[in-house]
Amino acid sequence: MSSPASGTAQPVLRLDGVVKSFGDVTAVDGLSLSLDRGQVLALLGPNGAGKTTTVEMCEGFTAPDRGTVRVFGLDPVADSGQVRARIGVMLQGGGAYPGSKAGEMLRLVASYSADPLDPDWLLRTLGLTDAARTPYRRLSGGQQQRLALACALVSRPELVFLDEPTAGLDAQARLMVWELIDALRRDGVAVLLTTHLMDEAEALADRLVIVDHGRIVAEGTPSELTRHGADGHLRFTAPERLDLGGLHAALPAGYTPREVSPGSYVVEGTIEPATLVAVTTWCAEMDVLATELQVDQRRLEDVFLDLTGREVRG
Ligand SMILES: Nc1ncnc2c1ncn2[C@@H]1O[C@H](COP(=O)(O)OP(=O)(O)OP(=O)(O)O)[C@@H](O)[C@H]1O
Repeated sequence: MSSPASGTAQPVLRLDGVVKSFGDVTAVDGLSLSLDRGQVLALLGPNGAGKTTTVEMCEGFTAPDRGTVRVFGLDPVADSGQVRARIGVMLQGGGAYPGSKAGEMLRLVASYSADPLDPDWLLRTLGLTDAARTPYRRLSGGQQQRLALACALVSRPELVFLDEPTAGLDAQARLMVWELIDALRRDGVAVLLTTHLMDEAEALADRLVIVDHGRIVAEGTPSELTRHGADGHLRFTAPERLDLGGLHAALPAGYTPREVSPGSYVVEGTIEPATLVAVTTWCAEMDVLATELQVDQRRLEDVFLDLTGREVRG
């Protein structure tokens, strides 16, 4: 794939104070974000958080009530023709003629583009070569999903919207899609990804935006989000009833070592390499062999659930 040139340093996508309501429901409530070339941004949020509404405004399917949406500096509703020629949209099962064959469908979509990718290459890359002659309705769910991705990418878009791109895929197909998204990033394509899979967001995204009730509740790189304000745990096993006073003194302020059950110790706080050194140095000084030393890091899933609650949404 060749690098599409945006020609300017302006963000590929920019939302400023965007509000969208449906009757009494405020689906998007003052959302601002931007996305640059070669960046993958994951939009995360519980059901009903406003992700789809946000993406639909970016794609120009619906206009915001307030605020602005700009794609390549253009209004995606007023300038929809120009915007749509440069974006790729992955539709969930939509837009397909059930009787047409996978390869034909992809070639048809490619024919709308002045400089499409080679459809056969794309079918091969997504493991669909054997399915090229299969009618759409006979494709498996995972094959339909990969074909939707191929259709979104065949016109060499500069900005791609991927809605749960690996939902329902097996492990091999998922990896294939992840590799393709990584290749898009390297080619300078901007990707807005919505997903409910935290490991996918962590693996693929340069930046994460967590939305809830139409508002951003957290944003940053995966490591910023999992580190920020996160209390980690360093656990180890050692002889019972050690006097922890010396360890407490050796650790920076704010770290409290505790014996949580006989012989089972935990140090709470942000666990850094220096924390490990302090613990193992103290153990050496005490002539104590710490075993089963383990650092628990906060996972993105924990951060997400802490921010958006654990109750199931309608
Ligand atoms: N066309 C519509 N008419 C009425 N209400 C709508 C419409 N579209 C969305 N909503 C409401 O707006 C809110 C946000 O919905 P949206 O589909 O954007 O959430 P989401 O984060 O994409 O959810 P999910 O993860 O379930 O796809 C929800 O309360 C939803 O019911």
